[in-house]
Amino acid sequence: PAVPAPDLEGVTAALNAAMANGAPGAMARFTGPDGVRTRTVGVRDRVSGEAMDTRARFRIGSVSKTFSSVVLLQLVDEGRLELDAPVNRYLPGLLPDERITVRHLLTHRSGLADYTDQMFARTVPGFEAVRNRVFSPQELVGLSLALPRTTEPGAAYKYSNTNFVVVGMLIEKTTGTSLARQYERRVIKPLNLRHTSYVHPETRIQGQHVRGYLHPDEEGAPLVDSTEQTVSWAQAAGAVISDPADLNTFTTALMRGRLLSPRMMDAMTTVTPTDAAQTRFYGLGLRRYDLSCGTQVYGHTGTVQGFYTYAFATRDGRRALSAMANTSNRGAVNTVLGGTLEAAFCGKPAK
Ligand SMILES: C[C@@H](NC(=O)[C@@H](C)NC(=O)CCCC[C@H](NC(=O)C[NH3+])C(=O)[O-])C(=O)O
Repeated sequence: PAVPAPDLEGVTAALNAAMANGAPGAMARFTGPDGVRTRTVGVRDRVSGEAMDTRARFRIGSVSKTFSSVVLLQLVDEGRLELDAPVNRYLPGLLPDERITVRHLLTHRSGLADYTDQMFARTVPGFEAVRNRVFSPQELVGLSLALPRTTEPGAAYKYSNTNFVVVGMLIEKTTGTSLARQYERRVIKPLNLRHTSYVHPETRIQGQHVRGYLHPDEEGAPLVDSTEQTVSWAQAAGAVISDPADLNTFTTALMRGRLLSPRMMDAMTTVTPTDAAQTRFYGLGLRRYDLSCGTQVYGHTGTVQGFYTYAFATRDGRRALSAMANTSNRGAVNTVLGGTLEAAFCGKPAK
């Protein structure tokens, strides 16, 4: 069936709105039946003035969660661990509640508190305190377990980075190798994602990249260049680096069934609502957005100091959009950047 052409003026308007709300720059890449369309606004580097460039890499934040979920679900497909088994069967003694299962982690229904709420309660001091730190995943889980659980296991959706730190531990324990190696072997190499990497705890972004700028909490305070950091506070929950082309390759390949069995794709895309309006949903390490034109898109959003990211595709994998603005701690920027989804997937609003 014919699909609406992307509204590229609408995409550009959303990117300009991101700048108007405080992003030094923004960009989007749409892949569809009529080929690739890219749009860029502003700068990727405020000092050099170099223009935003869709060939530049950046930190994708929680879009990493979908990479981690794919790796874990491949291990489930291979029978090496079970979705409804207790996490403690594979990581004995890690969690204080045997009822928390692998599936609870992937659906944010474990009840494990998110340590980043406290870690980044004060945005810049919190960031400066950890930007060069290297944490073990056990340390991060320890930070979470020092806080009260947020729900009984399975009872409710409550987003928490802790869940995917544990997913990373499950991947390393089950395979006996590093997370980086598993991303490489199971996703990056097979899809030839040449600008995607997991280099934790290296702080630099290799190759041509976007510099990210963090808004302090104090109105009017100067932006903080947050480009170099270990992202050790996030690891499997947020430390992957990629670029717009690789993200579209990843989401379309995922939706076309190139990474997981049909059975596992069904499990991954079985969602529950996360908002009252019931337009936002979460499956297994995967978000679903139901757009105004009825199109449902699957993928993930990302927020890491200096970078907001959206990476989504249609269920048939025929259309994909990735968008990024190089700032953070500015909710309005994140919201308007999300406007690229409606423009790209729903096209020009009917006259
Ligand atoms: C929400 C998003 N989650 C992620 O991408 C994960 C990796 N990021 C976070 O949990 C945000 C950490 C604080 C960011 C900081 N905020 C503060 O410091 C607030 N005081 C910032 O905005 O840079 C997602 O799933 O879409």
